[in-house]
Amino acid sequence: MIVSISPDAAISARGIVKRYKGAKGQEDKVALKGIDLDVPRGSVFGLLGPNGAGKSTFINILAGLVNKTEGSASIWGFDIDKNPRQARASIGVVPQELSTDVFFTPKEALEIQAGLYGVPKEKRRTMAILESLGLLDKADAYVRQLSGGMKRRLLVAKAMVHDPPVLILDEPTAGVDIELRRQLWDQVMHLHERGVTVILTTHYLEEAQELCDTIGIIHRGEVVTVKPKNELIASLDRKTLMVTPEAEMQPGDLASLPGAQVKADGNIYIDYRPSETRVADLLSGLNSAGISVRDLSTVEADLEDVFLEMTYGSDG
Ligand SMILES: Nc1ncnc2c1ncn2[C@@H]1O[C@H](COP(=O)(O)OP(=O)(O)OP(=O)(O)O)[C@@H](O)[C@H]1O
Repeated sequence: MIVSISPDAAISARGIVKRYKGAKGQEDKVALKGIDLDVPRGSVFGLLGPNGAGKSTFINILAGLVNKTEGSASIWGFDIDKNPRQARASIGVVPQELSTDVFFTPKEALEIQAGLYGVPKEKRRTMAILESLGLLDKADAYVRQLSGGMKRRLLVAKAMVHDPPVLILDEPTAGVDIELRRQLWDQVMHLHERGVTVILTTHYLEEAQELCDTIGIIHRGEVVTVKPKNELIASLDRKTLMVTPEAEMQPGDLASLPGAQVKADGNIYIDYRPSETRVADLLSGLNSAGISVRDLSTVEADLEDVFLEMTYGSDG
């Protein structure tokens, strides 16, 4: 275990344990079993894990909404126990649910939020924040008149009023349609370009694949891996060669090629480990089996494969 928190990280956690007290007669629930995690400054970090893995508990501890049982953590170098005010000022959290204040306008909602964070009037950037999230023309509309996507962007705006260097988005695109998802992805990348460290939890692995440069996977209250995304995918050491044969395949054609199979689309699929097998060797195997190749391509493993291997792979 790494012992001390790392002040250079955007978020650094060591040995975080969370034990929820059981209701009468029920056992305690250990939701986090000793989380060690460093989120690099400037990254877009994907925190992935199956339902109940402990993601929300971890985020809520960082946000100061849940008390940890053991361990230490810092946000932008501020220890959450020793410097709770500075730690909290360094983080913005966009919650999962659409709990917006329907009776206010976006402008009012942001002013109220800035007040809660103690941002002095002369330092507030209400209109600039609304503009950066494409909500300027809705500044004085009632929140209840906003579309679902606009409400979500307003939640991001509210999390940004105190200009935190770290922004956490909890399931930012759960239940939104493809177009809105795209819009939110654009907003995330825009924040990233401005230097904000973004941490997002998501169930959509393609979202993490598209947006995140670093991935942490939590499973049953433990961190099972943290790696740059590309390294993580490469570490699976698994690829598939897809070959379109010249002629229709006959039963027995692939007998001499272990791991090769013909799928309903008529193509041949061969799974292989790039560290052990070269594509040239697979092709010469096909050649020896008398199969002429019309076309070929290789398919890399993706985050979904990694996720399944790291989580469900260890069940049972
Ligand atoms: N207030 C609570 N009291 C008791 N147990 C809790 C409480 N909050 C969460 N848990 C339990 O702790 C574990 C982790 O929950 P948590 O919500 O952190 O997971 P998660 O990874 O965020 O899941 P999801 O993706 O479903 O939101 C779960 O088993 C959950 O039932």
